[in-house]
Amino acid sequence: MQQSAEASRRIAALSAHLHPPGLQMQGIPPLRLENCRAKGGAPGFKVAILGAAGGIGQPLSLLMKMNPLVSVLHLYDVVNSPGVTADVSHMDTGAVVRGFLGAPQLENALTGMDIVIIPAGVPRKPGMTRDDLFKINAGIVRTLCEGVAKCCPNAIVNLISNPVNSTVPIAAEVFKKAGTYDPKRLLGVTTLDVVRANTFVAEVLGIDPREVDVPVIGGHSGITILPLLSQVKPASSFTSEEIDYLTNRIQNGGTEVVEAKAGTGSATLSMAYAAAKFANSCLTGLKGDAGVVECAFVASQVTELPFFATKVRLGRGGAEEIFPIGPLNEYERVGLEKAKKELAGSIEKGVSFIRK
Ligand SMILES: NC(=O)C1=CN([C@@H]2O[C@H](COP(=O)(O)OP(=O)(O)OC[C@H]3O[C@@H](n4cnc5c(N)ncnc54)[C@H](O)[C@@H]3O)[C@@H](O)[C@H]2O)C=CC1
Ligand SMILES: O=C([O-])CC(=O)C(=O)O
Repeated sequence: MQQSAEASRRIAALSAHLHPPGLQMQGIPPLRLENCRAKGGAPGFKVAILGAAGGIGQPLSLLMKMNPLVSVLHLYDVVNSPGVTADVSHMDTGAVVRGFLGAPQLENALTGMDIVIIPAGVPRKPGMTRDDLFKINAGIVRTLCEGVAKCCPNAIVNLISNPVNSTVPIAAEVFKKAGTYDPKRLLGVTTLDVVRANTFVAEVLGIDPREVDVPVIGGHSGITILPLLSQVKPASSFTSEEIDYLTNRIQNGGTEVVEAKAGTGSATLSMAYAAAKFANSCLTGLKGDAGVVECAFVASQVTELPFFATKVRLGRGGAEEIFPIGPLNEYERVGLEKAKKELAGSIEKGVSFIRK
């Protein structure tokens, strides 16, 4: 059958859009966005994932492509983003997917984004602490945040790369230097701690984890992860053995996965789930729905430390309200003092990485 001139023109044009420079595929003619009927004009938000080809990045790309609040999804990595982009872009959900590969394409990946999710960087192996990742990940986060400051200074940043207790202060310093810092828009992702806490508490109580809400405050590493079992909803009481077991398991949930994976990485699937849940709350807040509350590691005045994780209310401007810690029992008060001591050092390490 002969193609009409108009149909050929449309196909050639569409191909240039689907395969932007760097992502062209053999044998498929290029096609351009402006001539494509699928313009990505559906209402929704523009989201970029930096580190999209990684263990977290891939399932997170899948989950964000399924989110009806996302109209455009940019997938950036220094390796393998063309494959992940081609794969995810075939899903018949609304978001238009574009891939970006390597430093020269970072600015295009970031321009116009409403939310930037950053799971770029190396993961732990058994025997390592999250702080052992600082050497490599600090520089990665600095470079990516410089890109955010330049290309989408108003975007909400969801920072996943470890050590979160230091990478969030690094990002804040980068944004301050660039004159773009808005503390409400920089959020360290600690949702996985809450997800784990809900799961482990539900197991002990013998109820559905979806009915459980455990506030987890402090930071995202070892003893800085402080679950507030006295504030669990539905209101529950625990024996001292249960409190010890749950606190330890929640604080060491990451290490449990690192050891089980035996050198092949850390939590990726549960983390992608947690990151997608958190990003969805940020998107819901951006849309203007009031009352979306999540725990996150943010600039904060609830303690004497400059950053601290507590519940925050997400809105159009990011973390619009930061909730106080609330009443603690003696066990939690002792835990809080230990957490603050370690957090202070991690925060200072991040700050001085940029200021030095
Ligand atoms: N906040 C949290 O609760 C959690 C944080 N993490 C952290 O997330 C990070 C990523 O973990 P995985 O996905 O398992 O690691 P991974 O090694 O599987 O993936 C990381 C990806 O980042 C990419 N990457 C490296 N340098 C980059 C750069 N300059 N720009 C863009 N992309 C770059 C790599 O190419 C790779 O595709 C680690 O630092 C890990 O510790 C992991 C689990 C939970
Ligand atoms: O434990 C790790 O290295 C990864 C992580 O942050 C977590 O799973 O909570």
